[in-house]
Amino acid sequence: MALAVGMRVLTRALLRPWARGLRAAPGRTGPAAGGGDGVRCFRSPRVLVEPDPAAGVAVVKMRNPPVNSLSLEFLTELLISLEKLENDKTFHGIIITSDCPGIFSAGLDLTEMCGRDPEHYAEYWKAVQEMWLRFYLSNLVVIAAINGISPAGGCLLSLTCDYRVLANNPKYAIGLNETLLGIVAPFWFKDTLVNTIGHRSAERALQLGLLFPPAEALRVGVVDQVVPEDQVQSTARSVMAQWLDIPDHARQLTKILMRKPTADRLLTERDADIENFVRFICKDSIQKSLHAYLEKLKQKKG
Ligand SMILES: CCCCCC/C=C/CC(=O)SCCNC(=O)CCNC(=O)[C@H](O)C(C)(C)COP(=O)(O)OP(=O)(O)OC[C@H]1O[C@@H](n2cnc3c(N)ncnc32)[C@H](O)[C@@H]1OP(=O)(O)O
Repeated sequence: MALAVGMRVLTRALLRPWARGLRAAPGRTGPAAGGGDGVRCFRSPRVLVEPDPAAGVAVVKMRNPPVNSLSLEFLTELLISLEKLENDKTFHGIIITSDCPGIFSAGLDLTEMCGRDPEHYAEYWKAVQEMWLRFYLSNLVVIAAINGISPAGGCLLSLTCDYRVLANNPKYAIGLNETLLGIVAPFWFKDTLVNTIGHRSAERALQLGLLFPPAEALRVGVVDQVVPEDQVQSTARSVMAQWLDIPDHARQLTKILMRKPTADRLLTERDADIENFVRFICKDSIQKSLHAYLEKLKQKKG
């Protein structure tokens, strides 16, 4: 009993600075919308939350058609949903998945990084940082049920989770493929991948912009499990049950111990990282190649 109380005090003491750090951070998505019953059933235009209070789990479905690109509005809605669930004691875990057939997420929204002004780029990048920080450090168990292709920022979102289940479909692939677009994954993208698959595999994957099909993704460790498409959600559920069997305080503290050094680096270099992004994205050459890439995506149809 005394040990359990002691652990709770220690957990709170260790977790609080994190909460403070993030809450004080610029670009936060607004106040928590209260806890309790009111929060159990909610949706926003682009995020559908299906709560299972009895299991302590909520399924968060991304619904930003056609490709779940991570626009500023979509990121904001995702963050608000996460925060509501974190603030409701009913929930201990979330499963993040897609409501767009065949696509988990196409990654960062290219239209947010193309043809806008520097203030917009700074605001957008702050939201991307915030997404990474909040998901990477969430006190909830976060499992990705990856039911579609997941390049670049889509892969990053998956990598912030505690466990990844990928559908075994030859059309799907996952990876940080930024170099193929002529852009460079920032250090915190890189660190997240290194923490997941190790330095050598990450170096190769990042330099070559590799998008791994399911079997390869499993072999290299980008995902933890590959299962038939119709078993992705049920597998995520049963993995969640195993994770929720672990005492919450011990699991949360361990997560922070593992992830704190990586998150710390961005927290201390956040403004410089934004400046760096804005400088990079404003370059004529980068704008031209992003524009050309977007055009190519559009022409693919015609
Ligand atoms: C220090 C500087 C650091 C800079 C770091 C910047 C980091 C960036 C990370 C990123 O995430 S960049 C984005 C990377 N994403 C991609 O390369 C994916 C691009 N999309 C695709 O490959 C395909 O769309 C798809 C996901 C495989 C789906 O193919 P599908 O055939 O089903 O759909 P499309 O016809 O291609 O697309 C439909 C529609 O959606 C638009 N679109 C697709 N992806 C994006 C995107 N990431 N952002 C914005 N819009 C996107 C596409 O243009 C089509 O639009 P339309 O108007 O309907 O023609």
